[in-house]
Amino acid sequence: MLAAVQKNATRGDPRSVVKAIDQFCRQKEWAMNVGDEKGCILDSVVTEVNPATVLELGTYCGYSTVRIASLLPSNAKLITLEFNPDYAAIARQVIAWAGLEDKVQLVEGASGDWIPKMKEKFGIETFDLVFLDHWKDRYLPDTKLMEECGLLRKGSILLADNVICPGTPDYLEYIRNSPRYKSQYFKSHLEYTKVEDGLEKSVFLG
Ligand SMILES: Cc1ncnc2c1ncn2[C@@H]1O[C@H](/C=C/CNC(=O)c2cc(-c3ccc(F)cc3)cc(O)c2O)[C@@H](O)[C@H]1O
Ligand SMILES: [Mg+2]
Repeated sequence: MLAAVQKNATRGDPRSVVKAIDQFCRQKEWAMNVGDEKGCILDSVVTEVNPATVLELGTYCGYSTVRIASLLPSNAKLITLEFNPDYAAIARQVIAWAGLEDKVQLVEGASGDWIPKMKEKFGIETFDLVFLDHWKDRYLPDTKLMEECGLLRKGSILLADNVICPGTPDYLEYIRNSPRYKSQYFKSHLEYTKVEDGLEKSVFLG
C-alpha cells in the first residue's frame, strides 16, 4: 500500500494519497481503511464540525488520518493513537507523503493508556471530534473513559466506523439509549464491498 502511495500519489497532495490507497485496495488487496464511500460521510462530518481538536482511535495505515487532516483549519490538531508499531511506521510515511505532519500527532500506544494523559501530555482540554475505528470491543470502554476524563464537552461529536460490520453492539446499545447522547446512523457499505455497514454520529449533550 505504501509503495502504491509513493508510486501513484503526488507528494503534498492528500487527495492523491487517498485516491492511490482506494485504487490499491479495489484493484490489488482489500484493507480495512474506512474507504471512499464511508470516507465521503467522514469528510462531510469533519467539514460540518470544523474541529480545532480531533482524536482518532486506531490509525492503522493513516488513510482516515489523511482524509481528516486534509480538511482541518490551519491551527487545528489531530491526535491519532496506534499501538502496533508496524502500522504506526507505515502511517507516519503515508501522513508525511501527504504533507500533513504539522497537523497530525501520531502517538504509539494503547488508547486506554493515553486517553487519561491527553490533558497533561498534549494540553488538550476537550475534543471537538473523535473518530473511533480501532478494535470494536474498545469503542464502549474508551467512550466511557473519555467521559470520565472530561475530554468531551457539550457538542463534542463521536463518529464510529463499522457499527454494522464487523459491528459494535455494546457501543451502539449504550450510545443510542444514553440520555447524554443524540445519535444518527449513516447507512453505507463496508469499504470496497457491497456489504452493509455504516457510521454512527453521536453528539455529547453534556
Ligand atoms: C486499544 C487500541 N489502542 C490503539 N490502537 C489500537 C487499539 N486497538 C486497535 N488498535 C489499532 O487500530 C487498528 C484496528 C482496527 C480494527 N478494525 C477492524 O477490525 C475493522 C475490520 C473490518 C472488517 C470487516 C469485515 C471483514 F470481513 C473483515 C474486517 C473493517 C473495518 O473498517 C475495521 O475497522 C489497528 O491498526 C490496531 O493496531
Ligand atoms: Mg473501520
